[in-house]
Amino acid sequence: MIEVKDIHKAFGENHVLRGISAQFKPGKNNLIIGGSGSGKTTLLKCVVGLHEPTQGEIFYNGENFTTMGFEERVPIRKEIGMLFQNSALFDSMTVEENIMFPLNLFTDQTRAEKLDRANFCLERVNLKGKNKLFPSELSGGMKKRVGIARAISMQPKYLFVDEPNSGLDPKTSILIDELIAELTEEYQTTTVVVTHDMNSVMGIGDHIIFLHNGQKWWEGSNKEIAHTDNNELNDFVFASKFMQAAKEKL
Ligand SMILES: Nc1ncnc2c1ncn2[C@@H]1O[C@H](COP(=O)(O)OP(=O)(O)OP(=O)(O)O)[C@@H](O)[C@H]1O
Repeated sequence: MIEVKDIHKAFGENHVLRGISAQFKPGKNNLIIGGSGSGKTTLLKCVVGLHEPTQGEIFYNGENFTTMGFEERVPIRKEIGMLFQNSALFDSMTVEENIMFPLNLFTDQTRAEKLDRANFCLERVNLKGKNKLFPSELSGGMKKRVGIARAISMQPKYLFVDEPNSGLDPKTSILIDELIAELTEEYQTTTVVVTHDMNSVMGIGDHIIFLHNGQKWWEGSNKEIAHTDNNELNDFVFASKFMQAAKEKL
């Protein structure tokens, strides 16, 4: 489990996060939603250690990540898989080399063992046999799947995903969401997803936190979101006429 306690983050005068506390549990798809600029990515970056919070603490299974030095964090970093917004694949490496990258960095496995693991991960994301392709030869959805294969290569306990649906058509988006949800269930990862996508919210949102003005404005599940009387959340989720009409039928 990950617990964040009273997280603040300021960039100069810009106080982006203003005291956020939340728990992210294993086997759950934990979604962070909110308007543009509400601090979703900043919160995710604080949790994985890419930003240091100005105030507050982050615990991984009860261990205080915030007070750890670089070396102390390494065992936790090894348990983290991350899919970045643009997939962040290395363009000069093949699909297989991209997936083996964390294994090269963090393990002393033989090349054959790493290849075995890369093949397993590729098969898991339905890209069997695509080993030798370069990122430039892949569609956006395939890139995301390679990014997911790389993120799970180290059998992570914690899976962080920033905007998995950006740039994807609705059908591919849903396939990526389903893959994330399946992996979360199968490996009981603590999964944290930053998203704008309402299909994702409704489809896989086991636990959702809604950020507004740098604070946690609402928290609940996809089943509860439809019946919320929180005005800001309602305005955010049911912004379009289509979603308002859908809500009335729920
Ligand atoms: N490295 C940084 N330096 C200075 N300001 C930053 C930095 N990163 C983020 N910010 C500021 O923090 C605020 C929140 O940004 P953040 O990317 O967390 O929002 P978001 O909710 O993820 O937005 P979006 O949905 O548009 O991606 C913005 O005002 C942004 O300018």
